[in-house]
Order: sequence, then C-alpha cells, then structure tokens
Amino acid sequence: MSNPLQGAQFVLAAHRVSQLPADRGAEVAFAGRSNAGKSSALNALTGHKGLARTSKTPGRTQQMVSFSLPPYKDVPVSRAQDAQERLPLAQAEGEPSLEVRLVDLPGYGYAKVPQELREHWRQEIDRYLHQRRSLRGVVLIADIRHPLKEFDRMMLDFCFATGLPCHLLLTKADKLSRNQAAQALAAMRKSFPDGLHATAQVFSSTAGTGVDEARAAVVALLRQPREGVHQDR
Ligand SMILES: Nc1nc2c(ncn2[C@@H]2O[C@H](COP(=O)(O)OP(=O)(O)OP(=O)(O)O)[C@@H](O)[C@H]2O)c(=O)[nH]1
Repeated sequence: MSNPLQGAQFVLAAHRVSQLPADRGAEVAFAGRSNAGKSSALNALTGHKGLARTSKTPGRTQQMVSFSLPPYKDVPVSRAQDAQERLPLAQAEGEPSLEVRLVDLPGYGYAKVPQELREHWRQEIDRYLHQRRSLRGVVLIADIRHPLKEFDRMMLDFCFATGLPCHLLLTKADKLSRNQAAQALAAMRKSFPDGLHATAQVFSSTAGTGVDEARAAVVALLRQPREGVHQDR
C-alpha cells in the first residue's frame, strides 16, 4: 500500500501558537505524554526515520513542531483536483491552497521539565486546541501497557466537549502478546463515553504494527470537513 503521508518535511518549531504557520488548510495534531512514543509514531507514519527526533530521554519534544506534506503545500486551487485524487480533502470555499500539516505537540507530564515551562505548555496547548481553525483532529498516543493518564483524559474530554475527532494509538504493543493487546484495546474502547468522536487501534512503531491503519486514520482526520468540528472551539 502506498503511503499517503510520505514526503513530510519539517517546517518550523514553535514556542508559541502565534509562531505556527498560517492557520489555513488542514492539520492533524499529535499529542501524548512525554515518552509515550509520539516521535517514533510520526517517523513510522511518514516513513521518514529522522523526521521527528526520537529519544530515550523523555521530555525532548519541548516545542510545537510543524511538518508539511509537500505535494499539497501551495497547490493552487486550479490544481486542486490533482491533489484531491491523492488525498481528498474537504476544502472550505475560498480556501487559497491545499496546505496539509502534521503538528507534533510537546510531550506532556515529564517531571523534570520546570514547572514554569509545564505551565507555559499547558496554556499553549489549550490555546492551540481552542483557536486553531485548521485543526481537524488529534492523534493521541498512549502506551498500551498503562491506563490513560490525566493528560490523556483531558485531551479526550476536550474532544468530547468540542466534537473534535480523535484517534487513539495504543503504542508499544510489541511489549504485549497479541491477546493482551487486543484485550487492552477492547477495554479502552469500552471506556469511551457515548458521543465521543474517537477511534482507537493497537500500534507499534518498533514492530510496524497498525501503521497502515493509522495512516488511513490520519487521512480520515485530514478529510474531516471543518463544519464537522465544533465551531465554539
Ligand atoms: N518497544 C517499543 N518502544 C518504543 C515504541 N515507540 C517508541 N518507543 C521507545 O520509547 C521511547 C520514547 O519514544 P519517543 O518516540 O522519543 O517518545 P516521545 O513521546 O516523542 O517522547 P518525548 O520526546 O518525551 O515527547 C524511546 O526509547 C523509543 O525507542 C514502540 O512502538 N515499541
């Protein structure tokens, strides 16, 4: 299967939402606690090993990092058809281009990050989720071996409250047997409240488990019409 997320390129790393690329087109944010495996997942999904830095030291991702999918960047509307054949997007009327981005949000919850910086990111992530009009959905990455933590719950609560779609990657599945992983997934799905616009899957960057499914989920999020997302975000 060809990779619809191939060719992702680093655009910029931002310390504030205001420093991110212009808020147009469509983007999907990758969120998760520090060390959950977010950078590894981004690398696996884009098929680009060195795209997001991976680290054995938790807390490395302390910036919002924006990646573009080049074929759709600055595609004039006259060529929209071409681009849509490759990654059909719900294009808002008057949209100047088909910019598509993935955004790596800072890993949350690493104890060694100074309190001041943690508070900064709590505020910026909140601002990002509430204000970013091009945001079509969130990929939440969590370690399949552990129950969801406060940050993960907050993210799901936010999605529930605003109607923002979420796809949960239960990663590091290679650390469990297939049966254990399936049970963890079933339990997770069961815990979703009715009305939460969320999907979940088993994933492993190391073993390549669930990569095609996750790519399809990201494309599905990018294709969400803007109206599908609650207007009061
Ligand atoms: N076994 C296993 N290890 C993984 C997997 N994904 C990531 N890891 C390991 O988990 C650690 C953290 O991975 P990262 O991808 O850097 O995690 P992150 O969430 O980006 O971390 P922060 O930079 O703290 O935000 C590294 O040692 C990875 O090698 C996986 O699917 N299986």
